[in-house]
Amino acid sequence: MSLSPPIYDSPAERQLAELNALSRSPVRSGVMSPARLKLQLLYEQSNQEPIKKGTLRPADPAGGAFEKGKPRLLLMGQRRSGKSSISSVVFHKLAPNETLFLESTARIQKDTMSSFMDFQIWDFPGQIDVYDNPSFDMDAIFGGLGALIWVIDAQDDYLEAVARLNVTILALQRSYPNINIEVFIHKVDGLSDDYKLDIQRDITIRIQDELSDHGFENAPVTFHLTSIYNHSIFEAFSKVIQKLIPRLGTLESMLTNLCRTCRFEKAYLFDVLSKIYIATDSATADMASYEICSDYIDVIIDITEIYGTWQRSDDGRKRLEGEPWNAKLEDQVGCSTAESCLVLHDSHKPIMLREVDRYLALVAIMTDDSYDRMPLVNMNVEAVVEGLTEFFDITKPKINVAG
Ligand SMILES: Nc1nc2c(ncn2[C@@H]2O[C@H](COP(=O)(O)OP(=O)(O)OP(=O)(O)O)[C@@H](O)[C@H]2O)c(=O)[nH]1
Repeated sequence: MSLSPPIYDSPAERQLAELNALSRSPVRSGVMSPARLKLQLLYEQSNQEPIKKGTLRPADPAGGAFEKGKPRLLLMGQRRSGKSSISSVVFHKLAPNETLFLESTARIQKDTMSSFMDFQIWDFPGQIDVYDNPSFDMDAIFGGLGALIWVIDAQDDYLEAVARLNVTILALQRSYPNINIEVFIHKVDGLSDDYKLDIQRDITIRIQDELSDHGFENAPVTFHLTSIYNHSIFEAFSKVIQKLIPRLGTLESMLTNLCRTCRFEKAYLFDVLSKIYIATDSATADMASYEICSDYIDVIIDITEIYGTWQRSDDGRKRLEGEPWNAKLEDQVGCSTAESCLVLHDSHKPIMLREVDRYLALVAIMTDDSYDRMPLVNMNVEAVVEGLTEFFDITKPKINVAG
């Protein structure tokens, strides 16, 4: 009897099937599954394409962010616009109101973040204008840059900030056209929704008009409304970081597939330390679901800090492994490092958290009948976690090669 090849209705379905194969097939010494091999080959190809000076690889969604090792993010903008506050709140867990006491940055601050991917954040003092100062080595600053984050204080007069940003964007378009420019219209807390949108519209028009006057259409400029006093800054950073992840579509397909099979409402893959989500499923993301999942991570971290080192007594372990379960404890829990489930009583939506590795956690909002299908849910989550682990096994060494 001969086996006919599987027929897929669409390329997306084929990709999902390959992903499932990727997450199911264990890698034996030197033997790779076809899906894993394909992912590996895609990487080899995109890493071998010749790179012209000043241009970035088109096939790489992160541009040339990985050429020199750790992807780099640059924070620029006027003085007191909030750059150091953003980096302290997102990456150093500083309480937002403590940023009131931050001193003005005098020199370029370089921070390295070790996480699911190692990246650097450079905080530029507001008074430095790189295009005013010929002594700056532009290639050292912008060559291989992941993203330029330009912070504009929405509570201040922003015309000068926009003028400086325009000069920078035009210069970058000429020399480094693929650098993502992320404009954070910042400090929008306390502004009415209408006013926020008015400001965003005004700034967008001013920048786009300037760009089209100089013949640049479709420049990679994105706008975000942010504040350190709510989740918007994490949401914006999530979007920035996602653009740096090679093959993000693969991660999104895995999560979309998981949501479909387990009937989850939403699934996020979080970087636990920063609470940035690095991928989510294809359903529309809303701030409320992100907030609740991100707060849940805080709860788990706090509980782990209190009870994390707790060891079970031999007696307790025997009781849990005996009747009626008759199985070793390790086989009963989905993950030896962390697993948890919380039910929100008002909306009857359980939230599930599953650690992927020491940096990443999968957090999903389930539906209220999910408890009836927990074994199936656990099995699917396990398969996706294996797939994610393999994904990062392949991509991480490529990202950090030159470190
Ligand atoms: N209301 C509000 N204030 C903010 C926000 N982010 C930062 N700030 C305040 O803005 C002030 C300046 O913040 P910094 O982070 O020092 O600004 P900076 O851009 O690093 O300034 P330089 O180092 O001089 O370039 C501080 O008092 C912060 O508390 C925000 O989202 N909302």
